[in-house]
Amino acid sequence: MNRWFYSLGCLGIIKLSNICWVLYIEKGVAMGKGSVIALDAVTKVLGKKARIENLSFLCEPGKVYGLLGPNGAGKTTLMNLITGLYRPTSGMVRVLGLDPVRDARKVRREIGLVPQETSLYPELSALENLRFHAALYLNDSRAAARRIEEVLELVDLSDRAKDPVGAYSGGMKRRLALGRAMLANPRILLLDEPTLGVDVQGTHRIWDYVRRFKDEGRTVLISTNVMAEADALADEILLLDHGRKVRFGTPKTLKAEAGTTVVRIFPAPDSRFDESALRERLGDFSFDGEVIVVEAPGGEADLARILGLAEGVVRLAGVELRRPTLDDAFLAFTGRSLRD
Ligand SMILES: Nc1ncnc2c1ncn2[C@@H]1O[C@H](COP(=O)(O)OP(=O)(O)OP(=O)(O)O)[C@@H](O)[C@H]1O
Repeated sequence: MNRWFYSLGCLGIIKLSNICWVLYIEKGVAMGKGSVIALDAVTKVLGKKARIENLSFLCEPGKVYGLLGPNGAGKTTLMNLITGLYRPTSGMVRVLGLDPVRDARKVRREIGLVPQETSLYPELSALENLRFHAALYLNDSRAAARRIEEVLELVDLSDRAKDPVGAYSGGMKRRLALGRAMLANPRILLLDEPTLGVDVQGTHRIWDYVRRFKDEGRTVLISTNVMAEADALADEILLLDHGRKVRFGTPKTLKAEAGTTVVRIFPAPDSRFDESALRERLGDFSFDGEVIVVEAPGGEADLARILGLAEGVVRLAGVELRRPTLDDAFLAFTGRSLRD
């Protein structure tokens, strides 16, 4: 009798573990479905600390995602989880429905990575750098030669292709690294601070490429601590701080959540004005002795009305329409500035 109960118990445990396994696999498949990158409750511990903590988010095709956070927020760690360089301590990562650690080869073929350190060979030319890289990834040498030409054109380096990379500017090196990432025509691009140390002109050039890649239906993840970059490029922004998701949303929503647009009125320095008369006209405003701040949710549309009402009561020295920025959003959500 005892044996009979024992067998039944074992069968029960086997059955239960099968059900759990099926559920686990189904969850994995469901997570990957329709999304290019999927993270579910991912934690990564490095040096005894969670550098990414309980992070979930999805990336769709044809969109740019900004990973925005201060130094040490966990942006590079997150990229390493996506490329399969790191195995999550817990949780699940899927790239095109695949596990980037188990299916590393397949996943890496679909990812073009531009790391913070461009790791180009300075004594080799752009052409040689690309040939070296192509030899590792592209089997057909004729197709590789054609692709190298296309890529050099894509990043506007055809005319400097034979110059040693050591003589390139920072912007040119970044463009070459971007071209190298594009060699295998990947569906996903991971750019780790792609404009760090690049001048304004070079930065705008790189932004143009990113927009083009997105229009081609690729998914682009850009890590940055430059809010203007995230604002200019990202469809969705993941605000990260201490490895945790602070917010995930469009730049517009994040800014709207952070506060409203205001008109800042600067009274002439030697002038005085009647605050209660102004309050009667404008309604609520704040004044710190230097600047009058009035909410203007309508933006420009409110500006003329507010100025019209203030005139006659205040002698104006200047006026400014100020919209909330991503920096304001970060400050509002974390209590500190991105630049701290
Ligand atoms: N291998 C490691 N062992 C221990 N700690 C690590 C390791 N790699 C990174 N860290 C720590 O994890 C945190 C997140 O680092 P990560 O490089 O992901 O940040 P980041 O947002 O990319 O910052 P940055 O912009 O400076 O590159 C940092 O505090 C870093 O010191």
